[in-house]
Amino acid sequence: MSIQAQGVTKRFGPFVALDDVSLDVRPGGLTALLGPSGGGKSTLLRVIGGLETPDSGEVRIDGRDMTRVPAHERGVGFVFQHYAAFEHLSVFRNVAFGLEIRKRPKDEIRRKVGELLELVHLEAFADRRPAQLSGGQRQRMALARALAAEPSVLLLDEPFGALDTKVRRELRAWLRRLHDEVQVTTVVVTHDQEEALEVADEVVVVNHGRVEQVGPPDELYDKPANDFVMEFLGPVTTLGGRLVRPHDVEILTERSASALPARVARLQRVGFDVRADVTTSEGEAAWVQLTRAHADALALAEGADVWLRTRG
Ligand SMILES: Nc1ncnc2c1ncn2[C@@H]1O[C@H](COP(=O)(O)OP(=O)(O)OP(=O)(O)O)[C@@H](O)[C@H]1O
Repeated sequence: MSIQAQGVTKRFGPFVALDDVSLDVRPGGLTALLGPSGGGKSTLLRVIGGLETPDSGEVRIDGRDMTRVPAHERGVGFVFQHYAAFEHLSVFRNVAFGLEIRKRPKDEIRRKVGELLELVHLEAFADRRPAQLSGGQRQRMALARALAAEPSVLLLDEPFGALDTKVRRELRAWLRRLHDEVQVTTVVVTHDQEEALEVADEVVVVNHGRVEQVGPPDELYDKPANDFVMEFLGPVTTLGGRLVRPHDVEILTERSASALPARVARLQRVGFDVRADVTTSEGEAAWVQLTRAHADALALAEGADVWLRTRG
């Protein structure tokens, strides 16, 4: 289902958390709200879900005005960073909970919870208590529980925020596959640009209560609307006074009229990449990212004279 926010403003006392925000989320997509801490991502998600009421503006889900509709009547499923599970109930009963209170037939509940546990790869853990799950497994259980109610929209607020990097990576790939399978319109809040670029079809950059840019990951990365988006989405350096991506700077070992003269100040290997800190003849410090093979081919060394130009 589509989601639209139109002219949404939300204040907490004198503080403007959302400032006239408009947003159009396509049905069936996976959209990331990305931005720095305190920028308003969670508030926007909570306004969409009905956990906060905007001071002005409208929220529509599937074309229907939901602005004053309570959260539990919006058909949304939530997953938060810290999932409040029923610790005394099994994983199965946690997932079944929403169906049980709606008094669905036992057979149907058994079948449906079984399917959901399979979907989130927890079928072998049905009888465990939440405390016996890892952090990543708990979040998968939370997703299954949210999906049990067959929401028209899934809202995830830093769902993997409390997990370590490796588990986050795995869950991110898993969420992408899960979404491809169930295709519920999903909005996920994250402050992690890599997570947003990897998982989402569309990224909404939120900062200071405003939307800075909306677009597919590649478009945002390659054509950022402003310096903030450019810096937030990936590595940057300045060259000739302009912000550029360090991997878009070409190092030449021969003089070229179109390139800036510089000297290699420091070479540092970072895994597969080499980071070259350079100082231009104008005294500007910049850095360039290149592959190890490329650095070897150029026989780069600290103190060498080089020439720099941006690609593309
Ligand atoms: N209930 C509240 N009362 C007062 N201020 C609030 C409330 N909720 C949020 N804020 C403020 O609104 C601003 C936006 O918060 P929000 O949680 O939406 O940001 P965020 O982008 O999600 O950041 P984070 O990633 O840190 O959660 C913050 O400055 C926050 O302190």
